Amino acid sequence: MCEALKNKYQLFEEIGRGQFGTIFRCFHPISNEFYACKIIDKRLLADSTDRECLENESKYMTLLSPHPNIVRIFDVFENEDFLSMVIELCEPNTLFDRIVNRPLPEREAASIAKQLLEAIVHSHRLGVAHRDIKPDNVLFDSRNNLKLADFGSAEWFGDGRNMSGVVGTPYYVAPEVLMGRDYNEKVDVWSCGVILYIMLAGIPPFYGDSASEIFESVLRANLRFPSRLFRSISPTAKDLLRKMISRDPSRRLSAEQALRHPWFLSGGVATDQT
Ligand SMILES: Nc1ncnc2c1ncn2[C@@H]1O[C@H](COP(=O)(O)OP(=O)(O)OP(=O)(O)O)[C@@H](O)[C@H]1O
Repeated sequence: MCEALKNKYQLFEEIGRGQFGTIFRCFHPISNEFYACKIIDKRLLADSTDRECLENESKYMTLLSPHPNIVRIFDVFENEDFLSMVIELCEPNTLFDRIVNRPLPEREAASIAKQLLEAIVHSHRLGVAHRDIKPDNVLFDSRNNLKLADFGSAEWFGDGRNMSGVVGTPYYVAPEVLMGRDYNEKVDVWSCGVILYIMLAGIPPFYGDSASEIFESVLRANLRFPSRLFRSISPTAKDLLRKMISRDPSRRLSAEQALRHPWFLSGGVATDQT
C-alpha cells in the first residue's frame, strides 16, 4: 500500500471485496470525514483488459464527479504494486440486496429509477456510457441517496463515436451489444429498464438457466407483462418499460426522455388506473 495514503488517511475494517480490490473504511482527520478506500493489487491484473478496466474506473469517476447520484472520487494514490482510490462511503447493501425476490411499490421503484436515470443523464451529457449498469453496481449512502458505481467498463462516445465490444452482464445487457454491432449510449437505458422491470415484477424480463439461454432471450427481446406479476402495476409504468426496453435503439427513449415520462412526473403514483 502507498505510504502517502497511510500518511493522509487512517484505514479501518474491510467493508467489501471485488475481483481485484478490497474496500476499507477510512478516516481523514483533517476533514473529520469517513470515506471508502478501494485498494487494488495491480499484480492480480491478468491482461490489458483488466488494466484498462482499472484505468477507466478512476478516469471516468474523476470526469463525472461531483454528481449527487454518482460515487464521488476524492483521492488516488499509486505505486508500482497498488492503486488506491479514496471514494465516497456508501452503505454495505447494494440495490441487488434490496430487490432480490422482493418487488418494490411503484413509488419506491420510481424514486430509485429516477435517481439512476439522473446519474445516466449526467454521464451521457459528458459523453460517457457506463455499459455495465446492474443492481450490484448501484449503492446508497447513509441518507438513502442512490450512488452509481463501477465505471470500469465505461467508454467515451463523445463526438458521435459509436462503441463496440461485448461488455455487460447477462440479464442486463442490451441486444445490440450481443449482436456484435456498433452501438450507442442507449445500452444504458435498456439496462436501467431491465432494473426497473425487476423492481416492479420481482423477476427479470429475460432469463434462462445458463448465460447462453439468457442471451438468447435478450436477443428475442420479447417483453411480456405476466398478469400474475403485473396485475397491480399501472399502465403508465408498463408504457415506460416498453419504451426503455425497446429492441430497436432508435425507438428506445434516451435517458433524458425517460426522465420526462409521465410515470416519473407523477412520482410513480398510478394516475391512470381508472
Ligand atoms: N464506496 C463504497 N462504500 C461502501 N462499500 C462499498 C463501496 N464500494 C464498494 N463497496 C462494497 O464492496 C463490494 C465490492 O466492490 P467492488 O467495486 O470492488 O467490486 P465489484 O464491483 O462488486 O466487483 P468487481 O469490480 O471486482 O467485479 C461491493 O459489493 C460493496 O458491498
